[in-house]
Amino acid sequence: MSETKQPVIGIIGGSGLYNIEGLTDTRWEKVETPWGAPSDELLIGQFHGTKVVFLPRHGRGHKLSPSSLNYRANIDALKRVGVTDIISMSAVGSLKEELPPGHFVIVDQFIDRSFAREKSFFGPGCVAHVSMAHPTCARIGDALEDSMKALGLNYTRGGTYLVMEGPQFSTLAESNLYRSWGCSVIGMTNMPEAKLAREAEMDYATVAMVTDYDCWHEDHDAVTVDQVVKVLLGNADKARSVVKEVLPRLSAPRPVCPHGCDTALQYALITAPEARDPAVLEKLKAVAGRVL
Ligand SMILES: CSC[C@H]1O[C@H](OP(=O)(O)O)[C@H](O)[C@@H]1O
Ligand SMILES: Nc1ncnc2[nH]cnc12
Repeated sequence: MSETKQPVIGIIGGSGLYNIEGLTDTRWEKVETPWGAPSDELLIGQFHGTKVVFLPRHGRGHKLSPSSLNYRANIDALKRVGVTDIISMSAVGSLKEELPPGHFVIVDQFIDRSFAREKSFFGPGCVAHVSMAHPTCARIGDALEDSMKALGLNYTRGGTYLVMEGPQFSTLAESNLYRSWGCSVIGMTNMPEAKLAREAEMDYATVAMVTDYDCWHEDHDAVTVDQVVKVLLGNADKARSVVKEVLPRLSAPRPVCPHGCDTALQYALITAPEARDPAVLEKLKAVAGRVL
């Protein structure tokens, strides 16, 4: 019989989503990591017998900017409390006419243009290279798609999320460049989050919630926070509905990911065992303990 895994679902809430509803036995728990402090305490609860963990990406009250997030601490903390599957909920700008504000995109690819962030758990003392060819999990994507269909939401399955450093929004030339690359949406946070989730052998999927047309659309003003927040309020309600719909669809024991999300480190470590730095290995225990 093939091996199965009891999922623990992690939800990373982006701008406008600082809490979720519908969980029982909830508590906010402070989790310490060797990488520093995560964005906030984790909200840990149950959904009909399945453990669910919520982390507000920017902290409650939105205190942290995309460049000052401790992405490694966030992913390590989720792994530490047992999370196997991550749903990232993110506000984004649209780079395509057919993706208007209010539309949801189940992202399947990323282009990472961020540059001022720690992007790996590995480095001097223990080097690893994981595959990022397929950065998102199709199984979670299927569950998200079924949920959005059931709710009658306007959504698109598949699309490329361009990750910019920010915190300023794009120039018109940048926005047009990303459009010429065929990107669907733009945001500031999903990298290195998705890379780190892969290194920590967690399945990752993104719901990108469109709030604006960035600055390229001739019939729309260039994006402002004010405008983003207005659309966000409606998106956040829909996001909570998606969460309620998707949890039962992801709760049953599931097979180990056939595409390798759960085993990304199997052949990724290149530093010879005798050359690995014990202090580095100690830090890697939670995220990479399976292969160390
Ligand atoms: C408030 S607009 C810009 C902000 O919103 C997005 O964050 P998140 O992905 O956490 O929803 C975007 O990436 C920026 O960080
Ligand atoms: N236009 C935009 N650019 C970057 N991040 C965003 N988040 C929401 N809208 C955005």
